[in-house]
Formats: sequence, structure tokens, C-alpha cells
Amino acid sequence: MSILEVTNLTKTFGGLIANQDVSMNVEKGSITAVIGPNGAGKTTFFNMITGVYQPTSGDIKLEGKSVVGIKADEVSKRGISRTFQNIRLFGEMSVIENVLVGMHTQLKTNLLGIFLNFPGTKKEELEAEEEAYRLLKHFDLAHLLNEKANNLSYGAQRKLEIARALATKPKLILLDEPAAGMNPKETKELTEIIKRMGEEFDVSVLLIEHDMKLVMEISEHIIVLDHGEKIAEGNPEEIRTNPKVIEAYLGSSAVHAPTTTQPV
Ligand SMILES: Nc1ncnc2c1ncn2[C@@H]1O[C@H](COP(=O)(O)OP(=O)(O)OP(=O)(O)O)[C@@H](O)[C@H]1O
Repeated sequence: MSILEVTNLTKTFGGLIANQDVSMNVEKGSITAVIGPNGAGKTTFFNMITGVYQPTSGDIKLEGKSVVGIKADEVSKRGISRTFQNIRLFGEMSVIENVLVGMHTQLKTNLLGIFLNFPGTKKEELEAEEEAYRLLKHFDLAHLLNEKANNLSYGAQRKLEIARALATKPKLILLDEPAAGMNPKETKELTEIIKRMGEEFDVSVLLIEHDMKLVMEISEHIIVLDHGEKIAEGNPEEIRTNPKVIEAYLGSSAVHAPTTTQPV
């Protein structure tokens, strides 16, 4: 069953076609990757799915309901969450506060309720803190919960961003280059975290990533974009051996050295 169905999605900026007629599905519970050279249209594709950009034409359905024409915050409430290429944390806030902010959209009681000490507010706050702690544990950040986000290592900040995106309890999470800037040890740890994430948090994953080792290791399905068009899709083995992909993106050496950790 598909959680996300994208049909004939096109986005133009003036005369520039950033995405052309892209169709793809994300199966519920799966990890799907979008790959392609720089400027292929990957981030534009994510921006349309999350309501940041409206498509020029085409449709995007989450669990069968179109999200086209809906603003980003509403798309997030419907269950699509994301991280960005550039880390966007509240640097002066603590690690746990960053996660709690992510949860805020899901809490039933609002700030007025907390101020007036309405019944149920305290209980909900405690539950939120427990859930935030569970998330931080999953990302091996629980021992840093009171640390300022700015003081974390780069790899830890990236993990915290994902934890915060998960705090909204999304049905689908979009990760835009989660391993960018990470060292090999951090990338390996992240790979394991993403693999376990689906099951532990009941979330489907769609990710953009240049690190081919990570992509090939965790993705069940891969979509390849080039010049805004989908040129291939399939499982890692099919993508690795697809001549169009090799020509457009991977380079012939990648076929013989599929475990490269270098971005291509
Ligand atoms: N807001 C915008 N206005 C005009 N052109 C844009 C805009 N956003 C993206 N583009 C153009 O659309 C094309 C696709 O860009 P996009 O950022 O989606 O590619 P990408 O595959 O994510 O690249 P990278 O891997 O470098 O992040 C590029 O030519 C880019 O310059």
C-alpha cells in the first residue's frame, strides 16, 4: 500500500523546468531514496511534497488525499515532516527543548492551558517529556538533553534535527541529505538509526542523499532524477546496473565499486 502517490509532477521557475512529469510512490513502512546529480530537482521535489512550493501541474496524495494547494504547516499537521540540507535548530535552546518544540503542534492543550493550569495540561506535558526522552534515546542523545543545541557536534545536531522532525509523529518523514558533512563513523551510526526508525516510530522514509553507500544499504526503492526528469527507478541492484543511471550520475566506476563512501 502506498502512503504517498506522486503523479505527473511538474514545477517550472520562469523558463526553467525544475521537475518534469515526475511520478512515483512511497510504500507504507518503506525507505525510499531520491538520487540525482546536483541541480537534478531533488530539493524542489521535496519542497512540493511539503507544501513549500506549489506544483505547476500534477498531484501529490498522502494516504489517498491530495495535499496540493495546502500550506506547509497544514501539510505537516497532516503527517509529512522533514529535515533540511542546512541544519535549522534553535541553537540557544536545549536538546530536549528542541524536541518539545517539534511536539508542540501535536499537543492538544495550548500555552493558555499551561498558563491557567488547566486539568490535563500537566499530564500532557509529562507525557511529551517522556516521549521526547524516548526519541533522544533512539538517537543516542539522551545524555545530552540539557546541552545547548549549538554545543553539539555536527553529527549530533543532524541527529537532533531528525529527532525533532519525528516529534510531530509524522506518517512520512523526508530527510534532505541527512549524512551531509558527517564523518564515516557518524554516517554509519546514522544508517543504523534510519534503518530502525521505520519500525520504532511507525514512519515511512523518503530521503535525498549523495552518499551512495548509505543509499544502497538502506533503500528498498530508489528514484533517479536527472535534469528534472525521472530517468529510472528500482531496487538498489537495478539502479546500480542501470545504464542510464551510470551514464547520468554514478559514473562507470561506481558499478565496480558500489561501496564507495564518497559522494558522487
Ligand atoms: N526558487 C527557485 N527559483 C528559481 N530556480 C530554482 C528555485 N529553486 C530551484 N531552482 C532551480 O531548479 C533546479 C533544480 O534545483 P534543486 O535545488 O531542486 O536541485 P537538487 O537536485 O536538489 O540539487 P542539489 O543536489 O545541488 O541540492 C536548479 O536549476 C535550480 O537552480
